[in-house]
Amino acid sequence: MHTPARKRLVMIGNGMAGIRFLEHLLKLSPESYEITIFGAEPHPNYNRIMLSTVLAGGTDISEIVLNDWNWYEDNGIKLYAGHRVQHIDIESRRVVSDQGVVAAYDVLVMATGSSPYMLPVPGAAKEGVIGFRDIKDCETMFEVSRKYKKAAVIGGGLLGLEAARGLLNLGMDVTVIHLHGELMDRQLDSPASRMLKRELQNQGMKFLMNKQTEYIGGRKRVTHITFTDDTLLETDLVVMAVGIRPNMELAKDAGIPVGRGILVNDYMSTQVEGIYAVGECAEHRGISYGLVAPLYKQGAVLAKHLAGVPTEGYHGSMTSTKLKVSGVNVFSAGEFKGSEDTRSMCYQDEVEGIYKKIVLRGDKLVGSVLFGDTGDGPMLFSLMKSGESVAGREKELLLGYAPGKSQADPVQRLAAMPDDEIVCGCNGVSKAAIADAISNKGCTTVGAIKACTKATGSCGGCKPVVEGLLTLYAGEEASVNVKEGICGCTPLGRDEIIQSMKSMGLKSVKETMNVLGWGEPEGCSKCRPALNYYLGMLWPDSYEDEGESRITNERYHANIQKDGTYSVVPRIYGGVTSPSELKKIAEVAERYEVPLVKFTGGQRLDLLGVKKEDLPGMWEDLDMASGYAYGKTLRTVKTCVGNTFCRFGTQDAMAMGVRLEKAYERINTPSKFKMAVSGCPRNCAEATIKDFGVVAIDGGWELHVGGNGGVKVRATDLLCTVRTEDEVMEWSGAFLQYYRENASWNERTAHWVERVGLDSIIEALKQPEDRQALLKRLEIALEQTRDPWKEIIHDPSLRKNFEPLAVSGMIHPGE
Ligand SMILES: Cc1cc2nc3c(=O)[nH]c(=O)nc-3n(C[C@H](O)[C@H](O)[C@H](O)COP(=O)(O)OP(=O)(O)OC[C@H]3O[C@@H](n4cnc5c(N)ncnc54)[C@H](O)[C@@H]3O)c2cc1C
Ligand SMILES: NC(=O)c1ccc[n+]([C@@H]2O[C@H](COP(=O)([O-])OP(=O)(O)OC[C@H]3O[C@@H](n4cnc5c(N)ncnc54)[C@H](O)[C@@H]3O)[C@@H](O)[C@H]2O)c1
Ligand code: SF4
Ligand code: FES
Repeated sequence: MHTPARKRLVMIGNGMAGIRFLEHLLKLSPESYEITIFGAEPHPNYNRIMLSTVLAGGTDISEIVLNDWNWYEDNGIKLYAGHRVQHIDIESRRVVSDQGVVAAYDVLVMATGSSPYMLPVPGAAKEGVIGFRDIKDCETMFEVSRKYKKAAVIGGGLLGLEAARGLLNLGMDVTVIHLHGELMDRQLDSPASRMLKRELQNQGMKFLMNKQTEYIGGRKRVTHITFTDDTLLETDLVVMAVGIRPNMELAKDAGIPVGRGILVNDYMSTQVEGIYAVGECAEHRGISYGLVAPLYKQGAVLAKHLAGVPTEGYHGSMTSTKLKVSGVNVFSAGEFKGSEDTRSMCYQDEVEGIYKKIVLRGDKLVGSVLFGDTGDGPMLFSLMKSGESVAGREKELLLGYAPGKSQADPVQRLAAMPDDEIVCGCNGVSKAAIADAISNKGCTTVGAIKACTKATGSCGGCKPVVEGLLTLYAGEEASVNVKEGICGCTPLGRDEIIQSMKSMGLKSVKETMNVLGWGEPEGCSKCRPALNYYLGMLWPDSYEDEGESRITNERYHANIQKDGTYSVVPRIYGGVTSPSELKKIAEVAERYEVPLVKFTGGQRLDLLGVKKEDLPGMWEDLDMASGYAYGKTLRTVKTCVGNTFCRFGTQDAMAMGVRLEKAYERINTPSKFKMAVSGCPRNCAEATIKDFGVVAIDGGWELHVGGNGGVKVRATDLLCTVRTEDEVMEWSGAFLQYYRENASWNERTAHWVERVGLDSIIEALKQPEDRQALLKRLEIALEQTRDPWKEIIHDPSLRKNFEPLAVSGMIHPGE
């Protein structure tokens, strides 16, 4: 029930600005509010900025999550992911989601961000015409690039060029269509824009300048674009990147005053009492910002205001931008174009590809554009913000600190940088704060500095400067030799940690963190589950698994869905079932009013939409083993019918699959592990895209490893060929244990096999005695496994965790 002492805070929007605001609030006043969030996207908060890097192949979607599901739970936040708020009733102080959830609030925070502006030209609704804003757009581009060749990006701004670079990396033929004669006309002057275009053309990007889109052609799907000058471009994909519009309709419909965005004062308060707005959706003093640095400042101010901490309020921000296209360094800030009352100085070297411009008003620096060498960007930007006089230093500012020193000596430049200069614009981190993290807090890697200060955690544009500061303060040796740790809490890598666990006999997550000097005493969502896994792998017969170090799905032994319900997948060995088993599943599905029953890709039955509190009852009624559809363990062994029924079959694929699944179910693995068995080389069970695939041949079996059918499809490598089913068991078990002992936590076999090389794996497994030793260790680990569903059913204290959470302020229709 709602405690009267705690106010109910409802936030609409689960994005970067909103969650940063909450992080501040939770630090300042963790007990004051009961927090509920509605997020239209079915994801926890992720780094939207990094979508450009994901698209360009520089990182993975799973790597850009900023606050994972556990973060919400650990902070007692009720998150409705996949819920779009449709209505705000400012009289009764309630919001209603598109799925009918009603939440009452005392304080409402609008953090709804923006949407891409889609040009209102005929054909814009056709298939293949998208914006670039979220994970879904990224996934669409991945998918399209697999089927089609030609892409057009409309808009030659920051977003358009980053999208175009990503699509080039995906192998597409990319044309950028721009309305004006100069790219990034909102950020660059003519010379910088020209140099940028030349560089991008060298990278393979094509351009159509001074083109106005008139019509997007094609029947159902886009096939071409026509322009107002009667020219035409054939294309299979159109990405619109012509600016953004704040999401403010919801506020407007509720009667909250809006302009270009939701109108707010210096405390981020709208004109309706108790309702605030933060981030791109807000309009402050006539400006809606589209970069995170100002939005994070707004969040900090709002948090202070709501925590009752004195604040001077938010007074607006000067912004700087940096294009995130590898090999192209572009920086721009302030009044870079200049005007009648400004003077400018330029340095242009088209041979080396360097252009620098500073703009002065009186004795103050008011703008700058840098191309090629952007190392001085943060320093120039901080001078602009401070508004101090730069009289007599103009040439030095243009050409770099310490005249006479080589331009290419970045460490010298960093040494001369003032202490209060902001290095990480996104997170407002100064040179002094980074120096302190390195010199006094023991940070010896960029990851550790990120964990300590948040610098480099958003766009990553400041990483070169942070690396330079690391060299400056920790020494050439240190910064060159130190490897990245498993996460920002430690500079230690996986192998060093495991080595220390072994040599020092470390037996718990807490002890490991204490002894190895973790930066964050509680660890984070990356290191805690990793340590938990490594300890379990090393000490299988004595280590007590730490449930709280596991991710939500593994804590509840069910897969959480986007609406907060769970899915139940009972174990069906080898995908082979019986009428009585099917009847039982059907009865349970009816009894618990399961909204959806579906076959999974791994030939199992998935009961979707189950309430958390119904899970133990369902497991009890099913009386089947957990199918572990949620865990880092053996998921499923998919089989074809094999020679039992199929006329092509050479071996009994079903029996082989059932034997494998019964042998290895429940074993913890670094990442999920999928298997399949096909009864002949026709390979109907798709064994060659599994972690371990078994394909029957005449007189034996081929054993394949390291396959993956996900975003990056990878076909398996052939490990070996064997004759008997017993040999299949011997090799599969040895491979499984070798993977358990040698891969990093969360590393799929596809990545691991590529990283360590198939030859090294064959070398480790080829001697029978080595395989036997591995099998013995696997056996010990397997002996400790227990079915989690059964454990929970029979233990009232565990069962208690599944009782419904009383969330005050949450009123479901009909209640
Ligand atoms: C590809 C890309 C690259 C970028 N690169 C940079 C960069 O390098 N540097 C930089 O500073 N900025 C960059 N940005 C901009 C930056 O990501 C945004 O400024 C920032 O994410 C805005 O934060 P926000 O919380 O206001 O909005 P968002 O992060 O968009 O979050 C708003 C959330 O609210 C949800 N929502 C909206 N309406 C509702 C509703 N009615 N109910 C429930 N939920 C709702 C949305 O689905 C969304 O998840 C980039 C943006 C993109 C798309
Ligand atoms: N590196 C970064 O900082 C970064 C990266 C990506 C996105 N973002 C942010 O995301 C938001 C969206 O970026 P954006 O690039 O879409 O916005 P933008 O407004 O910066 O650029 C849009 C560009 O499209 C052009 N344009 C407008 N109408 C056109 C038309 N009909 N045909 C062709 N071109 C047309 C404009 O001239 C402009 O250059 C911005 O707030 C931006 O700051 C920032
Ligand atoms: S893989 Fe071979 S044995 Fe199995 S179903 Fe296909 S054709 Fe039949
Ligand atoms: S400047 Fe963007 S993360 Fe530091």
